Amino acid sequence: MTVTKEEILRALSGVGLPGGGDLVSRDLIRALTVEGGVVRFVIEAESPEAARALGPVSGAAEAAVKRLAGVDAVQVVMTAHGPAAKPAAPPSLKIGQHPTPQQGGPQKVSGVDRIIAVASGKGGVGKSTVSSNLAVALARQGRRVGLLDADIYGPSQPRMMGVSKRPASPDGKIIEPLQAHGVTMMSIGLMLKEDEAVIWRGPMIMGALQQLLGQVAWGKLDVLIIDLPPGTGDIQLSLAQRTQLTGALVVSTPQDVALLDARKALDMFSKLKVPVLGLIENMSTFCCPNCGHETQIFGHGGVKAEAAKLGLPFLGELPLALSVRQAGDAGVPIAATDAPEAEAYARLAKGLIAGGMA
Ligand SMILES: Nc1ncnc2c1ncn2[C@@H]1O[C@H](COP(=O)(O)OP(=O)(O)OP(=O)(O)O)[C@@H](O)[C@H]1O
Repeated sequence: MTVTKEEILRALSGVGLPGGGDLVSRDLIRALTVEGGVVRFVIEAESPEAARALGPVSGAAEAAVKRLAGVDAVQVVMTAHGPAAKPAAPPSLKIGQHPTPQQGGPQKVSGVDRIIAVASGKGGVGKSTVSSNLAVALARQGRRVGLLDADIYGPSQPRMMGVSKRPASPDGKIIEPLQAHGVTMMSIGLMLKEDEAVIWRGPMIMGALQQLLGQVAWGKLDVLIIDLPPGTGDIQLSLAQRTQLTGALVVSTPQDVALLDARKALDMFSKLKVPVLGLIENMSTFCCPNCGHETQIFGHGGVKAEAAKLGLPFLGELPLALSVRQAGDAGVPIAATDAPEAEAYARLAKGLIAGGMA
């Protein structure tokens, strides 16, 4: 049996790095070759100092690959200078086109068992933070997870998941997704020049979404999480009409104004006949990193009460924590770490798996 490059990369993505991330999510593997049972690759550090700091990682990488069936020998070279990163072939595929007509009602995405849309009535309530952390938490619990950043006007998943590489499309038809923290991911932000989408009109946006669902090689997934733009616009409408969704998660802060907006999102899903899997309260309680004192900055419990009123499941409270914001900005979602704040996301993931939703 010959080992595949995908199996090797999967094993290498389990090798953590000092400072967070892993060999694959931080894009350090170069020149990976397999000849019979012999695997060779280069770990390319950013500088000679970084290469020294990665010394123990080289041994761990070798051991991780050696454990794979079909591997007889592993040769790892650590370099700080090269070979230079081969830029991914720029996709000749043009993203953003008029959607093609579709026969019948909402359709499945090939190979994907469930699709969960993460929505919010207004911006800034933490929808992207919840999407990335939930995706990583589900992957840590053994699910095959995809994350599609469909927030066309403010794609934040590349930053939150720590990826910046432009995905390749060698044949101009299929887009190869990226891997980060055990999650297969794709963001509209990785395919566009800055500000390109801002001028798009409805049909272009719908075409782009259709391409991201249908032309990305998602592979076999237990669940695909879609990070939607805030509000109730073209993307939400197009997604619900064209794609079979398992359901939507609606994120809100406990504040009245956010809840009012959340109600608009809930109304929209009800009209579109998309089941709402539940409501999530983000920025629920602030825990001071210095003294541990808990403060309810935006109030507390409002989303749970609203869910009860509407007869919808309440899926949990996520704390407002400096570490959550810092982790998101650093490209290593808090759910990928062993910090106490990861717990709430692990619980959310566990609940969705137990309910057959992920
Ligand atoms: N629980 C939290 N604790 C601390 N900071 C948070 C939390 N949730 C979100 N944030 C921070 O708040 C900001 C907005 O979050 P995020 O981008 O996830 O919101 P959004 O609803 O997706 O916004 P957008 O309208 O841009 O789509 C980010 O800087 C994020 O790091």
